[in-house]
Amino acid sequence: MKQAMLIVNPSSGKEEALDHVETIKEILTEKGYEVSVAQTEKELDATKYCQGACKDEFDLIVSMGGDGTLHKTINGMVDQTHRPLLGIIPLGTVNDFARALDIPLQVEEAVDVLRSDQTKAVDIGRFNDQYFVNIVAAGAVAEATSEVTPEQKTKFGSLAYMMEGMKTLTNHSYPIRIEYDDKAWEGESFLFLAALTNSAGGFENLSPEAEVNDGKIHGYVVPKVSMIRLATIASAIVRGNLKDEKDVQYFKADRIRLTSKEELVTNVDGEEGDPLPVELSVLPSHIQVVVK
Ligand SMILES: Nc1ncnc2c1ncn2[C@@H]1O[C@H](COP(=O)(O)OP(=O)(O)OP(=O)(O)O)[C@@H](O)[C@H]1O
Repeated sequence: MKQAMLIVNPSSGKEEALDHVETIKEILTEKGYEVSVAQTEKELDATKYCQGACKDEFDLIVSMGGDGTLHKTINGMVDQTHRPLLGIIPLGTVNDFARALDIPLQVEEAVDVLRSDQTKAVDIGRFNDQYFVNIVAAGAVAEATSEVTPEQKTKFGSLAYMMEGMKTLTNHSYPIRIEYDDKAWEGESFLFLAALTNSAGGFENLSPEAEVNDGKIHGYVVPKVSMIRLATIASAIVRGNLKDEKDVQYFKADRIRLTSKEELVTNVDGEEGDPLPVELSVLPSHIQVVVK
């Protein structure tokens, strides 16, 4: 019999994950799965449960939570030899990865997707010795977005990231060296983003050129510019044409190395990551996700 594990974070978003467990069990039982349920209590539980399910050669893992739960689940799967199929029920406040994969944000509809036999291979990013699925940001804005509280997220959603990010952007630049494949950019920058998908912080147009399985990391450097230019660039982020702004440096790469003379933090899929220096690379089409 096929084996499925539901990794359930009861605290994500509006705290409704447990309400959907029975329906999902029924759907998967009909599809011939034996279903086990693993409820998370703390930060690394999702990683631990997922590692166990990979070692026991489960066929399907369903992440029921927000991007944090998904990020931790995927981190338990990426370096395993047996990687089960991944189902995603977006129950967080932002749910960037679900947005990027066109998985409905309406929970009942997302649950219904589990009936589908369609799957899509997606790229996974390596960030030093951990992994990411959406985006890495470097510099002061990364610090600011890590400081967005769960209360702000619940109240303002993606706007909370925008508000914190913009507050910081307007008065903070930093020296950075970005080596990508055999090229390099060096200078004062307001913001550096490395995207694997189109959506980050709930902005589905942030990096529209990034396809989930194009095997590339999409880099955007916003250099230090005047406040007026910065306002135009900020509106280009919302409109979805950041890469066309004349001061913005855009590139596609297999590998990126970031260094700085200053102490700089990073933000990885919405959570604080290692400070620079960091190395990024991509594992092309590494995980199969159930899609509609
Ligand atoms: N039972 C639990 N009670 C409280 N916190 C938990 C529990 N289980 C896991 N966590 C914490 O919840 C965090 C992940 O939350 P998650 O990102 O899924 O939801 P969210 O913050 O509401 O969503 P989003 O990231 O989309 O805004 C994990 O980092 C983990 O530390």
